[in-house]
Amino acid sequence: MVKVGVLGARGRVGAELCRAVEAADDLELVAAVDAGDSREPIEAAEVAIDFTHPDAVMDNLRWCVEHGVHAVVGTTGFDEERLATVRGWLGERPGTNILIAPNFAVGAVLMMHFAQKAAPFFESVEIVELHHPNKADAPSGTSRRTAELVTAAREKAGVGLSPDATTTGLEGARGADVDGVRVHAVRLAGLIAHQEVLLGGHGETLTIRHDSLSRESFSPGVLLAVRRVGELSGLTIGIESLLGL
Ligand SMILES: NC(=O)C1=CN([C@@H]2O[C@H](COP(=O)(O)OP(=O)(O)OC[C@H]3O[C@@H](n4cnc5c(N)ncnc54)[C@H](OP(=O)(O)O)[C@@H]3O)[C@@H](O)[C@H]2O)C=CC1
Ligand SMILES: O=C(O)C1=N[C@H](C(=O)O)C[C@H](O)C1
Repeated sequence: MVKVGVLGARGRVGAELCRAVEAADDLELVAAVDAGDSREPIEAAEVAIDFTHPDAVMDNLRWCVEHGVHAVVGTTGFDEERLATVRGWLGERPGTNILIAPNFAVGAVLMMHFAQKAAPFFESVEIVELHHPNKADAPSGTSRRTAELVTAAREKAGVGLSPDATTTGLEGARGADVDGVRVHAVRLAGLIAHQEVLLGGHGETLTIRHDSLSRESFSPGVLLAVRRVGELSGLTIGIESLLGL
């Protein structure tokens, strides 16, 4: 049995993950902690899951590393500077591992993978991400990661930026520039988490779309990471390697 603690346990995703851990035969939920609670119960865990808030996650991770607890992290808000800080902490504590993934839904991971593969074959690429209106960050972590992957694949293949003749327009009309890719964020009641990668070429378009229709979609990827994080080394980004991608 792997002993698991959840940080953000009363949140939308955290509550779902507590149910998933409790339902798994090989996992034991030993701590369920939310804002304002002591982190002490997490000391009993081998692996902590963090689905909290971009403002809270770094403090939680430093605490996990100090206490030798592996962490599986879905919380967004990681840039290169934050990742370097986490690597630094882990370097001082060999044997403790952290896996951070912008999206744990298997379909979303495949969407990013397919977008990366397709991106060099098309002149234009833009991303539309659509989420519930209670989301704190925009654009989403998934869209930022997708833009990074798409740009890296296009640069490697020698493909330039998407054409765009816009010279006048309202601020925001063309979305955010993430690594040279335009990302448009929709916030709409009724939605959960959705993304379209739009690719355009000569007389054709390709749309790669993923929909999380329920927060259950994140559980299999998170549980896979919980089971495997102990055998990884230091910081791992994404679950692609665990899925054999
Ligand atoms: N990687 C992935 O696959 C996914 C990532 N996410 C990301 O996960 C994060 C959480 O999403 P979601 O569940 O919708 O958000 P919620 O706001 O519903 O849940 C977050 C919970 O964490 C609590 N919290 C805040 N600070 C702390 C802290 N220091 N310690 C413990 N708990 C704390 C919040 O309490 P309070 O409300 O009182 O502040 C809240 O209950 C977001 O960054 C989101 O983008 C979401 C879905 C999938
Ligand atoms: O806040 C959410 O809900 C989600 N956050 C992650 C992100 O920002 O990409 C993952 C998923 O899109 C759901």
